Amino acid sequence: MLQVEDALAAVLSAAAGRRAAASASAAVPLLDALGLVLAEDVRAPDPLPPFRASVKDGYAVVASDGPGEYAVIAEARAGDDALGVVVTPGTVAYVTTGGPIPDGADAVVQVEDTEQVAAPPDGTKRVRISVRVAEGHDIRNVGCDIEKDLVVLKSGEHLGPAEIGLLATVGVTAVKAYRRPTIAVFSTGDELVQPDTATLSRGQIRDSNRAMLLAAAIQHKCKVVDLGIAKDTEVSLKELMDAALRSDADIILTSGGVSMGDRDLVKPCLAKMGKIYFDKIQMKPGKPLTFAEISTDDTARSSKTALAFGLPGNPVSCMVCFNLFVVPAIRLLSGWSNPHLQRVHVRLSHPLRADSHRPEFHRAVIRWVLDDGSGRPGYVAESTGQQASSRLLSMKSANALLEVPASGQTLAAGVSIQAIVIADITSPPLYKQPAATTTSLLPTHFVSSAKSMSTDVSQVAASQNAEVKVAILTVSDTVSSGAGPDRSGPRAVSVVNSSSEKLGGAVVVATAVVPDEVDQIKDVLVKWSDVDRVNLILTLGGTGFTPRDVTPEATKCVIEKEAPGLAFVMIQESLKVTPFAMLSRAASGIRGSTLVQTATQ
Ligand SMILES: Nc1nc2c(c(=O)[nH]1)N[C@H]1C(S)=C(S)[C@@H](COP(=O)(O)OP(=O)(O)OC[C@H]3O[C@@H](n4cnc5c(N)ncnc54)[C@H](O)[C@@H]3O)O[C@H]1N2
Ligand code: MOO
Repeated sequence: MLQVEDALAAVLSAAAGRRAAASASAAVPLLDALGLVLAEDVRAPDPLPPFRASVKDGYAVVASDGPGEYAVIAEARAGDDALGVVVTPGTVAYVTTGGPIPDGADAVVQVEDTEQVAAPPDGTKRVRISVRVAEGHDIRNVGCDIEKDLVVLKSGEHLGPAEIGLLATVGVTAVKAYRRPTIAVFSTGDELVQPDTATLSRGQIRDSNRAMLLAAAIQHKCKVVDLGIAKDTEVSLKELMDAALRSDADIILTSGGVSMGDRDLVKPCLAKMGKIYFDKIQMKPGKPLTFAEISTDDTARSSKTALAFGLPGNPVSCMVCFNLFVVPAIRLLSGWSNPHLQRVHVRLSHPLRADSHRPEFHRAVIRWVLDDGSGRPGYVAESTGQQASSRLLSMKSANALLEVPASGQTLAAGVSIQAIVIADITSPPLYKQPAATTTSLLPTHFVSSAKSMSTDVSQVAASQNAEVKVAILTVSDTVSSGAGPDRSGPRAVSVVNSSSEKLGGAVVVATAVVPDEVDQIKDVLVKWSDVDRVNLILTLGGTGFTPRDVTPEATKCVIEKEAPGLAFVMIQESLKVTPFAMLSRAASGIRGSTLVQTATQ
């Protein structure tokens, strides 16, 4: 009997041979390309920005002029080319964010650093510039975001929303992309009746596999063709196989009729129509999976071939085989360079008995926890219960197949094994709500002076059950000296609170304020990480470019040397960057590996 890896290799090699046929010759309209894989390189025909553009709303100046009062000679707004305007020493031009910098100007001073001057009787506008800026300040030079002729997307890249945005940026409204395969599905079996059959006669069961396989194919964004139910006769099977080939399907899925019964006629049918690569695999469930490549014998039609999977009739075996063999084939035909399913290490939350003969793909729900039993964060797996291959309930909610080698032994709880991911594990169904409500934590946590800089460990302890422990550090000389209020910290807390559920039950367990000093920042970060076992720290402030902006240096040092398991996100003081997006990314980083995120405005 074939091993699973060898069977998968045979499927992938047959699929690779048919891949060229799946790459589209016609270009796909921009939005239809979402989720597809690009089949060509895409270059930028022009630079971005195409002109020198302002980073801020402010005044285009001659940097060497410095502070003083100046005549405003023009207004260059985004979308306005400011053609013909020349800023000479002693004059300035009003500019808006993204607007073109007039000739002659070599820097921008933001409006916050200026003051309107009362208009003189002649009606000319004047402004007082209060700071000196360096040449090039707040100007995006031509091509600084995208150089002309840069390959912005390579053939083989997956097209998500950002990639679609890039295509639009470079003026591409139709792209060559791999098309998704078409999948024809039919069930086989004299015992099968339509799902809408209200009363079952003796020996009848409702056809579940066809609806399940069609749904699975649709979930993988394939076009589907529903061919109904074939009787257990050679004629009926051949008729539907032909119909599948006529439908131009790339993949044909049948279920049932591949085992040892005298009416199991799918294999002989496939053998007559093409080449069978394998018809038995050393695995549980799914042993009788049959895989072939078949062609039409209709001489009136140009030769049409398809990959054919004779999936086992038992619903669980059918679905497990779909995941393990059909999904990688779909991916390969869709242009993916790595079609394999993702694997993660999980710890068993209870003992599990391994089969003596066949490696088993045990259905389970896996979820990320802060302590997987080893004292460290990781995935834990919980079986979906009785694993009979007829019991579709064992597939319900399963997001992973545990790879249990054949040993006949019982694996103890806590043992680490591999799990194949078959559904979304970023928001698994077993997430608990945070144990403590964060609002009650806030007043005692907020401190506004360096002297009282502290974290409230008792509150941390009270929140031990929270899924994601968040701590928020405001880095600011002003706030820590008491010279100004902390506006960012409370905002960050409310963002975490309001997004808690989406962030997997995030709870703010500590806050602190420190001055812009490397050692003080490090001390808090190390304590939060090592003593309080916080998962995510948001640092607010100190990420600019002055010598006092030391937050990146301090956090980098801590992550690399002192708390390598910690996930960080740094957000600038005003929190203007979309804080929720940043938090979600950080939170997903917690569930995977260390994540270092910095954000600039
Ligand atoms: N003598 C042997 N018998 C069996 C062997 C074997 O090695 N020797 N293998 C067993 C294994 S393992 C499996 S898996 C099944 C697979 O059998 P088939 O693929 O031939 O499927 P059927 O016999 O047609 O049906 C099996 C089971 O599943 C039900 N079924 C079938 N189609 C559907 C459908 N569309 N919706 C819902 N349920 C369906 C069917 O009624 C049967 O109960 O063979 C073992 N036997
Ligand atoms: O291999 Mo079967 O698929 O045990 O049910």
